[in-house]
Amino acid sequence: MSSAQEKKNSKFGHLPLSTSGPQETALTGNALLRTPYFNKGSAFTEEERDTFKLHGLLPSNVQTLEEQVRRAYAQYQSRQDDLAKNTFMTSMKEQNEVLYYRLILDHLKEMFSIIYTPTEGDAIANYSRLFRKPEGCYLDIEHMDRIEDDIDQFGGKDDVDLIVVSDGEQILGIGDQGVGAILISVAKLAIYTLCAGIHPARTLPVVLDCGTNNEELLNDDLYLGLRQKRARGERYDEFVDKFVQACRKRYPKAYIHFEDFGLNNARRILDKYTPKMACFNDDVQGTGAVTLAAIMAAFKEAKVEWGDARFVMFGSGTAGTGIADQVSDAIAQETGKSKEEAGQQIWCVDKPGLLLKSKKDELTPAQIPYAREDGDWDKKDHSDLRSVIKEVKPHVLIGTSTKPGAFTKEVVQEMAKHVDRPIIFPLSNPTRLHEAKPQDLFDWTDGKALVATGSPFPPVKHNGKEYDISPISNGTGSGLLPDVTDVREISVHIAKNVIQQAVKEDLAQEKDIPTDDAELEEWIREQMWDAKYRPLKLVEHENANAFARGEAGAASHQRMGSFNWTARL
Ligand SMILES: NC(=O)c1ccc[n+]([C@@H]2O[C@H](COP(=O)([O-])OP(=O)(O)OC[C@H]3O[C@@H](n4cnc5c(N)ncnc54)[C@H](O)[C@@H]3O)[C@@H](O)[C@H]2O)c1
Ligand SMILES: O=C(O)C[C@H](O)C(=O)O
Ligand SMILES: [Mn+2]
Repeated sequence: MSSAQEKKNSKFGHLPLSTSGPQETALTGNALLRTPYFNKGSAFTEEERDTFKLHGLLPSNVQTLEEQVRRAYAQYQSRQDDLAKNTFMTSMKEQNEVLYYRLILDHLKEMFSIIYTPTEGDAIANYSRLFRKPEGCYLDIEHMDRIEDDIDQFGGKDDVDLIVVSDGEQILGIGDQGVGAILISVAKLAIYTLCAGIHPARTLPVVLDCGTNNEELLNDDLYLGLRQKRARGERYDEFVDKFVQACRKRYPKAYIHFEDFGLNNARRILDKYTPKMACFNDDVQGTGAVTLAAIMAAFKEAKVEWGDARFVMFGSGTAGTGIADQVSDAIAQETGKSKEEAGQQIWCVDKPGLLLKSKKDELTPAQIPYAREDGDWDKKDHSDLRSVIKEVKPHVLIGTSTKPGAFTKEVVQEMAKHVDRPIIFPLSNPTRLHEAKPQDLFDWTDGKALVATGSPFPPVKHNGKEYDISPISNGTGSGLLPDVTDVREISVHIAKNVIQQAVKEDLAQEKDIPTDDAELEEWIREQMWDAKYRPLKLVEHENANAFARGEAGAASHQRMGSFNWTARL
């Protein structure tokens, strides 16, 4: 969209990410139908069928988006199992992006677990078997020197706002999935579009294929990634750095989201790049932020004060220490304690039991601040979770261990002996790896537990009543967290607060940001991409014919014809 177009369509004048107004394309006929960002299928109007030479390529009846959603939903429902539904949705996305997002937005609660955890985990584990069409950017460590060229196909320097990248080493709780990790980047970006209105054609999913240590994949003839052991050390760091520098050069405004890196790399990479650029690790920071929000909600219900609260983290890896850091920040902020003092309210447990200072050499840098003095535990058993719970008497127990069933009846009832409302969050994904099932937590505590989970669970029943369980993952929620159906308005609210804080700290890069609350909200809403058809405008281009035949340089890529791409033509 040209900036003149943006101006005309926005009451606020120039908006950098305006999503309103006609979309320009040079594509016609089959090339247009095969471009998911523009394709409207049976919803192309008569005028568009004239302009874009679509007569003869479509049945004559013109349908509405609502009618298309009805048909697509019936097709979706007819799929036998969750993985088949996930595959159906993937092919829907390859055909018609607006319809894909509209269908999900209209059935958000039902479809979240299909397009995301837990079913997306199965799709990733079966990536090389289910593969039909590539999506996103595949970079491999054997070809580091062409990274810049490889990522150059996705638009001009102002065309990409958000990059999600994974090296596939710790996908959800299912470990090393090699090149299949591209699907976690794709799924996270779909969540950004659904929940926050991030423009789908301004995002870039990436996998960094560094090999895999997953023997099953290495022995699978159909495996699509590099068939070699994972690279480590300097070579790995060089690969990540080349990728980051290439992104900075080609898409200087893009924000990089790191996802599902392994324990020894996730925090290290985040710490390395945070001072230099806009980046984020979801497992460290996203998990920390959403878990903290659920803890705040639970504290209100349980009437726990920050100054007295005690926390046990079970599984102190990337997510566990990420949560611990945000919790200690919150304690420090609420009580005026130093961060070190605040950390004393958190007990971290991992495979060998409670983290102790004497084992410093075996701890990760992120675990060290939480290691306890050995002397304090000389006479107390700290080798298993139940013993630690007995001594610490925590208000909050969080599981990010990937150890299913670790929160046993004994552990939970020990906790319930010491606090009125045990706050228990089994967060390990996918569902089968959860440390406990919500229904058990209710049954074992006579309905007193306050529960949030990593993947969605059905409501639990207690004394004839039903209680929703909050899934703690990006943007989803009910029970302790707001309902997922309200997620876009919540995003507006969060964006408003972030913008206002940026303005206060003199960090805002945009000028003319509305100062009035309601105007600012409207300004944000206007920039959120919504799943609706926009008018299409044919633009002339000398390469249009070659483009339509798939001969133009970038046309080999599936993102061809997105509004970014045509803007480059
Ligand atoms: N719900 C969410 O929002 C969310 C977000 C991020 C991660 N997670 C889940 O958390 C889990 C961990 O992810 P991660 O990225 O932190 O992985 P990670 O590998 O970085 O950390 C896992 C930690 O658990 C420890 N652990 C393994 N087995 C254990 C056992 N038997 N007892 C105690 N500790 C044990 C490991 O030593 C490691 O320190 C995954 O299942 C992931 O899906 C959930
Ligand atoms: O945050 C989530 O929704 C999932 C998480 O990133 C995970 O790795 O399990
Ligand atoms: Mn993750």
